Amino acid sequence: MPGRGLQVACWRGFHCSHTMKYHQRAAATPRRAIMYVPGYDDRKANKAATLTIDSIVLDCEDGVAINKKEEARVNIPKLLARTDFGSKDRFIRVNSRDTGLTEDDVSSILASNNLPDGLLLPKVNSVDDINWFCDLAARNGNLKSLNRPMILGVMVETAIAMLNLKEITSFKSNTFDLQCLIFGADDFLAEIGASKTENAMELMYARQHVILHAKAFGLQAIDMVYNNYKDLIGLQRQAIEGAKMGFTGKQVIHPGQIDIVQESFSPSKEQIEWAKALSIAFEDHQQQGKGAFIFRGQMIDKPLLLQANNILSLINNVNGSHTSS
Ligand SMILES: CC(C)(COP(=O)(O)OP(=O)(O)OC[C@H]1O[C@@H](n2cnc3c(N)ncnc32)[C@H](O)[C@@H]1OP(=O)(O)O)[C@@H](O)C(=O)NCCC(=O)NCCSC(=O)C[C@](C)(O)C(=O)O
Ligand SMILES: [Mg+2]
Repeated sequence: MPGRGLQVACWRGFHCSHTMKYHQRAAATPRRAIMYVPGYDDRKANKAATLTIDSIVLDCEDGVAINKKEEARVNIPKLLARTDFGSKDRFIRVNSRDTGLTEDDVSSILASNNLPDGLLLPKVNSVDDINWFCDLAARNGNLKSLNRPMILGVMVETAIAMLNLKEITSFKSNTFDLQCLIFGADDFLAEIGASKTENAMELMYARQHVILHAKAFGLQAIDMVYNNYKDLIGLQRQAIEGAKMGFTGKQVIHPGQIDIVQESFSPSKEQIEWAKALSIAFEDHQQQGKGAFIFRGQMIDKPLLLQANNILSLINNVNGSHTSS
Protein backbone atom coordinates (compact mmCIF):
# COMPACT_ATOMS: atom_id res chain seq x y z
CA MET A 1 0.00 0.00 0.00
CA PRO A 2 1.46 3.38 -0.96
CA GLY A 3 3.02 5.42 1.76
CA ARG A 4 3.03 2.74 4.43
CA GLY A 5 6.61 1.53 4.23
CA LEU A 6 7.93 -0.38 7.15
CA GLN A 7 7.36 2.32 9.73
CA VAL A 8 5.14 0.25 11.90
CA ALA A 9 2.57 1.73 14.20
CA CYS A 10 2.10 0.17 17.61
CA TRP A 11 -0.97 -1.75 16.53
CA ARG A 12 -2.01 -2.96 19.93
CA GLY A 13 -1.19 -2.18 23.50
CA PHE A 14 0.23 -5.60 24.28
CA HIS A 15 3.93 -4.87 24.20
CA CYS A 16 4.23 -1.13 24.46
CA SER A 17 4.83 -0.69 28.15
CA HIS A 18 5.83 -2.43 31.31
CA THR A 19 2.33 -2.04 32.82
CA MET A 20 1.36 -5.59 31.91
CA LYS A 21 -1.43 -5.81 34.44
CA TYR A 22 -3.33 -3.29 32.33
CA HIS A 23 -2.10 -4.60 29.02
CA GLN A 24 -3.47 -8.03 29.71
CA ARG A 25 -6.89 -6.37 29.44
CA ALA A 26 -6.35 -5.61 25.77
CA ALA A 27 -8.87 -7.48 23.66
CA ALA A 28 -7.58 -9.99 21.16
CA THR A 29 -10.66 -9.42 19.00
CA PRO A 30 -9.70 -7.20 16.06
CA ARG A 31 -11.91 -4.14 15.68
CA ARG A 32 -10.35 -2.54 12.64
CA ALA A 33 -13.63 -1.18 11.32
CA ILE A 34 -16.77 -0.68 13.32
CA MET A 35 -19.84 0.38 11.32
CA TYR A 36 -22.90 2.25 12.56
CA VAL A 37 -26.27 0.87 11.51
CA PRO A 38 -29.41 2.81 12.57
CA GLY A 39 -31.25 0.47 14.95
CA TYR A 40 -34.66 0.81 13.25
CA ASP A 41 -33.33 0.14 9.73
CA ASP A 42 -33.79 -3.55 8.90
CA ARG A 43 -32.57 -3.11 5.34
CA LYS A 44 -29.22 -1.73 6.48
CA ALA A 45 -28.94 -4.32 9.26
CA ASN A 46 -29.58 -7.16 6.81
CA LYS A 47 -27.00 -5.68 4.49
CA ALA A 48 -24.50 -5.37 7.36
CA ALA A 49 -24.95 -9.07 8.15
CA THR A 50 -23.67 -9.96 4.68
CA LEU A 51 -20.53 -7.79 4.86
CA THR A 52 -17.02 -8.75 5.96
CA ILE A 53 -16.41 -6.38 8.84
CA ASP A 54 -15.04 -6.84 12.34
CA SER A 55 -17.80 -5.04 14.27
CA ILE A 56 -21.15 -3.37 13.83
CA VAL A 57 -22.94 -0.89 16.06
CA LEU A 58 -26.72 -1.02 16.13
CA ASP A 59 -27.45 2.59 16.97
CA CYS A 60 -30.02 4.17 19.24
CA GLU A 61 -28.14 7.48 19.51
CA ASP A 62 -27.29 10.15 16.95
CA GLY A 63 -27.94 8.05 13.84
CA VAL A 64 -31.57 7.81 14.98
CA ALA A 65 -34.02 10.75 14.91
CA ILE A 66 -35.89 11.51 18.11
CA ASN A 67 -39.18 10.22 16.66
CA LYS A 68 -37.51 6.90 15.76
CA LYS A 69 -35.91 6.20 19.15
CA GLU A 70 -38.66 3.88 20.37
CA GLU A 71 -38.72 2.00 17.06
CA ALA A 72 -34.93 1.49 17.26
CA ARG A 73 -34.86 0.22 20.84
CA VAL A 74 -37.75 -2.18 20.22
CA ASN A 75 -36.35 -3.37 16.90
CA ILE A 76 -32.78 -4.12 17.98
CA PRO A 77 -33.53 -7.19 20.18
CA LYS A 78 -35.63 -8.60 17.33
CA LEU A 79 -32.77 -8.00 14.92
CA LEU A 80 -30.33 -9.77 17.24
CA ALA A 81 -32.73 -12.70 17.59
CA ARG A 82 -33.32 -13.33 13.92
CA THR A 83 -30.12 -12.16 12.19
CA ASP A 84 -26.94 -14.18 11.88
CA PHE A 85 -24.16 -11.58 11.99
CA GLY A 86 -21.49 -14.29 11.77
CA SER A 87 -18.30 -13.60 13.71
CA LYS A 88 -18.89 -9.84 13.85
CA ASP A 89 -18.91 -8.16 17.22
CA ARG A 90 -22.39 -6.76 17.75
CA PHE A 91 -22.45 -3.54 19.73
CA ILE A 92 -25.41 -1.38 20.66
CA ARG A 93 -24.94 2.36 21.16
CA VAL A 94 -27.43 3.61 23.75
CA ASN A 95 -28.37 7.24 24.35
CA SER A 96 -26.29 9.27 26.77
CA ARG A 97 -27.13 9.91 30.41
CA ASP A 98 -28.10 13.57 29.92
CA THR A 99 -30.85 12.75 27.38
CA GLY A 100 -33.11 10.93 29.83
CA LEU A 101 -33.47 8.19 27.19
CA THR A 102 -30.95 5.68 28.55
CA GLU A 103 -33.37 4.08 31.02
CA ASP A 104 -35.80 3.17 28.23
CA ASP A 105 -32.94 1.91 26.04
CA VAL A 106 -31.67 -0.34 28.82
CA SER A 107 -35.13 -1.67 29.71
CA SER A 108 -35.79 -2.62 26.13
CA ILE A 109 -32.37 -3.81 25.01
CA LEU A 110 -30.79 -5.40 28.03
CA ALA A 111 -33.90 -7.06 29.42
CA SER A 112 -34.07 -9.13 26.26
CA ASN A 113 -32.75 -12.70 25.97
CA ASN A 114 -30.83 -11.64 22.88
CA LEU A 115 -28.01 -9.61 24.30
CA PRO A 116 -25.34 -7.94 22.20
CA ASP A 117 -21.61 -8.60 22.60
CA GLY A 118 -21.02 -5.08 23.80
CA LEU A 119 -22.36 -1.61 24.47
CA LEU A 120 -21.08 1.78 23.41
CA LEU A 121 -21.64 4.59 25.89
CA PRO A 122 -21.70 7.99 24.14
CA LYS A 123 -20.85 11.38 25.64
CA VAL A 124 -19.37 9.93 28.80
CA ASN A 125 -17.97 12.81 30.89
CA SER A 126 -16.55 10.98 33.89
CA VAL A 127 -16.23 7.56 35.48
CA ASP A 128 -19.36 8.47 37.43
CA ASP A 129 -21.31 8.30 34.15
CA ILE A 130 -19.99 4.77 33.52
CA ASN A 131 -20.82 3.64 37.06
CA TRP A 132 -24.28 5.17 36.73
CA PHE A 133 -24.86 3.24 33.52
CA CYS A 134 -23.53 -0.04 34.95
CA ASP A 135 -25.81 0.24 38.00
CA LEU A 136 -28.77 0.92 35.73
CA ALA A 137 -27.90 -2.05 33.51
CA ALA A 138 -27.33 -4.38 36.46
CA ARG A 139 -30.72 -3.45 37.96
CA ASN A 140 -32.76 -3.60 34.76
CA GLY A 141 -30.85 -5.91 32.50
CA ASN A 142 -30.68 -9.63 31.94
CA LEU A 143 -26.92 -9.63 32.41
CA LYS A 144 -26.89 -12.56 34.86
CA SER A 145 -27.67 -14.81 31.90
CA LEU A 146 -24.25 -13.99 30.43
CA ASN A 147 -21.30 -16.25 31.17
CA ARG A 148 -18.84 -13.43 30.43
CA PRO A 149 -18.62 -9.72 31.22
CA MET A 150 -20.44 -7.36 28.86
CA ILE A 151 -17.91 -5.52 26.66
CA LEU A 152 -17.95 -1.74 26.98
CA GLY A 153 -16.72 0.93 24.59
CA VAL A 154 -16.59 4.46 25.91
CA MET A 155 -17.00 7.31 23.45
CA VAL A 156 -14.69 10.21 24.13
CA GLU A 157 -16.39 13.23 22.60
CA THR A 158 -16.60 15.97 25.21
CA ALA A 159 -13.92 18.32 26.47
CA ILE A 160 -14.47 17.25 30.08
CA ALA A 161 -14.07 13.58 29.09
CA MET A 162 -10.65 14.46 27.64
CA LEU A 163 -9.65 15.94 30.98
CA ASN A 164 -11.03 12.94 32.90
CA LEU A 165 -9.56 10.22 30.67
CA LYS A 166 -7.15 8.81 33.21
CA GLU A 167 -9.97 8.22 35.65
CA ILE A 168 -12.29 6.92 32.90
CA THR A 169 -9.74 4.41 31.60
CA SER A 170 -9.15 3.10 35.13
CA PHE A 171 -12.75 1.86 35.30
CA LYS A 172 -13.00 -1.75 36.46
CA SER A 173 -15.94 -4.05 37.13
CA ASN A 174 -16.67 -7.77 37.26
CA THR A 175 -19.76 -7.44 35.09
CA PHE A 176 -18.46 -5.03 32.46
CA ASP A 177 -15.20 -5.17 30.54
CA LEU A 178 -14.01 -1.83 29.23
CA GLN A 179 -12.13 -2.67 26.02
CA CYS A 180 -12.20 0.41 23.77
CA LEU A 181 -11.99 4.17 23.73
CA ILE A 182 -13.77 5.59 20.70
CA PHE A 183 -13.08 9.13 19.55
CA GLY A 184 -16.27 11.04 18.65
CA ALA A 185 -14.72 13.82 16.59
CA ASP A 186 -17.95 15.42 15.41
CA ASP A 187 -19.34 15.99 18.87
CA PHE A 188 -15.92 17.04 20.13
CA LEU A 189 -15.55 19.64 17.36
CA ALA A 190 -19.00 21.01 18.11
CA GLU A 191 -18.19 21.27 21.79
CA ILE A 192 -14.89 23.08 21.43
CA GLY A 193 -16.18 25.34 18.65
CA ALA A 194 -13.70 24.14 16.02
CA SER A 195 -14.28 23.41 12.34
CA LYS A 196 -13.14 20.26 10.59
CA THR A 197 -10.39 20.82 8.04
CA GLU A 198 -9.20 18.46 5.32
CA ASN A 199 -6.14 17.23 7.22
CA ALA A 200 -7.89 17.34 10.63
CA MET A 201 -4.98 19.21 12.21
CA GLU A 202 -7.39 20.75 14.73
CA LEU A 203 -7.96 17.23 16.11
CA MET A 204 -4.37 16.01 16.33
CA TYR A 205 -3.94 16.71 20.04
CA ALA A 206 -7.26 15.09 20.94
CA ARG A 207 -6.55 12.00 18.81
CA GLN A 208 -3.15 11.53 20.44
CA HIS A 209 -4.66 12.10 23.88
CA VAL A 210 -7.16 9.28 23.27
CA ILE A 211 -4.44 6.93 21.98
CA LEU A 212 -2.16 7.71 24.90
CA HIS A 213 -4.81 6.87 27.49
CA ALA A 214 -6.08 3.81 25.68
CA LYS A 215 -2.60 2.34 25.32
CA ALA A 216 -1.56 3.19 28.88
CA PHE A 217 -4.49 1.13 30.13
CA GLY A 218 -4.40 -1.67 27.53
CA LEU A 219 -7.51 -0.59 25.64
CA GLN A 220 -8.23 -0.43 21.93
CA ALA A 221 -8.28 3.08 20.44
CA ILE A 222 -10.84 3.65 17.68
CA ASP A 223 -10.41 6.66 15.40
CA MET A 224 -12.91 9.21 14.09
CA VAL A 225 -15.53 8.86 11.35
CA TYR A 226 -14.60 10.11 7.88
CA ASN A 227 -17.90 11.80 6.99
CA ASN A 228 -17.27 12.39 3.27
CA TYR A 229 -18.07 8.74 2.57
CA LYS A 230 -17.75 9.01 -1.22
CA ASP A 231 -14.15 10.29 -0.97
CA LEU A 232 -12.24 7.02 -0.73
CA ILE A 233 -8.82 8.58 -1.30
CA GLY A 234 -9.27 10.94 1.63
CA LEU A 235 -10.59 8.06 3.72
CA GLN A 236 -7.53 5.94 2.95
CA ARG A 237 -5.17 8.78 3.80
CA GLN A 238 -6.85 9.40 7.15
CA ALA A 239 -7.15 5.67 7.97
CA ILE A 240 -3.44 5.01 7.30
CA GLU A 241 -2.55 8.10 9.30
CA GLY A 242 -4.67 6.84 12.21
CA ALA A 243 -3.02 3.40 12.10
CA LYS A 244 0.43 4.98 12.10
CA MET A 245 -0.53 7.18 15.05
CA GLY A 246 -1.44 4.10 17.10
CA PHE A 247 -5.20 3.73 16.65
CA THR A 248 -6.30 0.11 16.40
CA GLY A 249 -9.40 0.76 14.29
CA LYS A 250 -11.78 3.34 12.84
CA GLN A 251 -15.50 4.05 12.89
CA VAL A 252 -17.29 3.83 9.53
CA ILE A 253 -20.74 4.85 8.38
CA HIS A 254 -21.08 3.24 4.96
CA PRO A 255 -20.28 -0.22 3.49
CA GLY A 256 -18.04 1.41 0.87
CA GLN A 257 -15.62 2.45 3.63
CA ILE A 258 -15.06 -1.01 5.13
CA ASP A 259 -12.39 -2.59 2.93
CA ILE A 260 -10.15 0.47 2.85
CA VAL A 261 -10.31 0.87 6.61
CA GLN A 262 -9.77 -2.80 7.43
CA GLU A 263 -6.82 -2.96 5.05
CA SER A 264 -5.33 0.21 6.52
CA PHE A 265 -5.43 -1.32 10.00
CA SER A 266 -3.94 -4.64 8.87
CA PRO A 267 -0.22 -5.20 8.45
CA SER A 268 0.88 -5.42 4.82
CA LYS A 269 2.63 -8.53 3.42
CA GLU A 270 5.94 -6.63 3.59
CA GLN A 271 5.38 -5.78 7.24
CA ILE A 272 4.58 -9.37 8.12
CA GLU A 273 7.67 -10.65 6.28
CA TRP A 274 9.79 -7.97 8.04
CA ALA A 275 8.37 -8.87 11.46
CA LYS A 276 9.00 -12.60 11.02
CA ALA A 277 12.55 -12.11 9.72
CA LEU A 278 13.34 -9.59 12.45
CA SER A 279 12.10 -11.94 15.21
CA ILE A 280 14.42 -14.69 13.93
CA ALA A 281 17.37 -12.30 13.60
CA PHE A 282 16.73 -10.93 17.08
CA GLU A 283 16.77 -14.40 18.60
CA ASP A 284 20.02 -15.28 16.75
CA HIS A 285 21.70 -12.11 18.02
CA GLN A 286 20.47 -12.70 21.57
CA GLN A 287 22.20 -16.10 21.43
CA GLN A 288 25.38 -14.31 20.39
CA GLY A 289 25.00 -11.91 23.31
CA LYS A 290 24.12 -8.89 21.13
CA GLY A 291 21.22 -6.69 22.28
CA ALA A 292 21.63 -4.28 19.36
CA PHE A 293 22.52 -5.22 15.79
CA ILE A 294 22.08 -4.14 12.19
CA PHE A 295 19.17 -5.64 10.23
CA ARG A 296 18.52 -4.52 6.64
CA GLY A 297 20.53 -1.35 7.24
CA GLN A 298 18.77 -0.34 10.47
CA MET A 299 19.82 -0.56 14.09
CA ILE A 300 17.55 -3.03 15.85
CA ASP A 301 17.07 -3.45 19.58
CA LYS A 302 14.27 -4.63 21.81
CA PRO A 303 11.66 -1.93 21.04
CA LEU A 304 11.77 -2.94 17.37
CA LEU A 305 11.19 -6.56 18.38
CA LEU A 306 8.16 -5.41 20.36
CA GLN A 307 6.83 -3.59 17.27
CA ALA A 308 7.37 -6.74 15.23
CA ASN A 309 5.46 -8.70 17.88
CA ASN A 310 2.57 -6.23 17.60
CA ILE A 311 2.32 -7.00 13.89
CA LEU A 312 2.42 -10.75 14.43
CA SER A 313 -0.17 -10.56 17.23
CA LEU A 314 -2.53 -8.55 15.06
CA ILE A 315 -2.23 -10.86 12.10
CA ASN A 316 -2.82 -13.89 14.36
CA ASN A 317 -5.91 -12.23 15.81
CA VAL A 318 -7.28 -11.28 12.41
CA ASN A 319 -6.67 -14.76 11.00
CA GLY A 320 -8.10 -16.35 14.14
CA SER A 321 -11.28 -14.32 13.98
CA HIS A 322 -11.76 -15.13 10.30
CA THR A 323 -11.25 -18.86 10.71
CA SER A 324 -13.77 -18.90 13.56
CA SER A 325 -16.50 -17.36 11.34
C1 LIG B 1 -24.53 8.07 4.95
C2 LIG B 1 -25.83 7.41 4.58
C3 LIG B 1 -27.01 8.27 5.02
C4 LIG B 1 -25.87 7.23 3.06
O1 LIG B 1 -27.04 6.50 2.78
P1 LIG B 1 -27.44 6.08 1.33
O2 LIG B 1 -28.72 5.34 1.43
O3 LIG B 1 -27.40 7.27 0.42
O4 LIG B 1 -26.28 5.10 0.89
P2 LIG B 1 -26.18 4.22 -0.41
O5 LIG B 1 -24.86 4.49 -1.02
O6 LIG B 1 -27.36 4.39 -1.32
O7 LIG B 1 -26.21 2.74 0.19
C5 LIG B 1 -25.76 1.64 -0.58
C6 LIG B 1 -26.16 0.38 0.10
O8 LIG B 1 -25.52 0.30 1.37
C7 LIG B 1 -26.47 0.22 2.41
N1 LIG B 1 -25.98 1.02 3.53
C8 LIG B 1 -25.66 2.33 3.55
N2 LIG B 1 -25.23 2.68 4.77
C9 LIG B 1 -25.27 1.57 5.53
C10 LIG B 1 -24.93 1.30 6.87
N3 LIG B 1 -24.48 2.27 7.68
N4 LIG B 1 -25.06 0.04 7.32
C11 LIG B 1 -25.51 -0.95 6.52
N5 LIG B 1 -25.85 -0.75 5.23
C12 LIG B 1 -25.73 0.49 4.75
C13 LIG B 1 -27.75 0.82 1.82
O9 LIG B 1 -28.86 0.33 2.52
C14 LIG B 1 -27.65 0.31 0.41
O10 LIG B 1 -27.97 -1.07 0.41
P3 LIG B 1 -29.03 -1.65 -0.63
O11 LIG B 1 -28.35 -1.54 -1.96
O12 LIG B 1 -29.26 -3.06 -0.18
O13 LIG B 1 -30.23 -0.76 -0.53
C15 LIG B 1 -25.93 6.00 5.21
O14 LIG B 1 -24.80 5.30 4.78
C16 LIG B 1 -26.08 5.98 6.69
O15 LIG B 1 -27.18 6.19 7.21
N6 LIG B 1 -25.00 5.67 7.42
C17 LIG B 1 -25.02 5.64 8.88
C18 LIG B 1 -24.97 7.05 9.44
C19 LIG B 1 -24.90 7.02 10.93
O16 LIG B 1 -25.23 6.05 11.57
N7 LIG B 1 -24.45 8.12 11.56
C20 LIG B 1 -24.27 8.16 13.00
C21 LIG B 1 -22.98 7.54 13.43
S1 LIG B 1 -21.61 8.67 13.34
C22 LIG B 1 -21.80 9.63 14.75
O17 LIG B 1 -22.72 9.49 15.49
C23 LIG B 1 -20.78 10.69 15.03
C24 LIG B 1 -19.93 10.39 16.26
C25 LIG B 1 -19.04 9.20 16.03
O18 LIG B 1 -20.73 10.14 17.39
C26 LIG B 1 -19.11 11.65 16.52
O19 LIG B 1 -18.09 11.84 15.83
O20 LIG B 1 -19.48 12.44 17.42
MG1 LIG C 1 -21.05 11.62 18.75
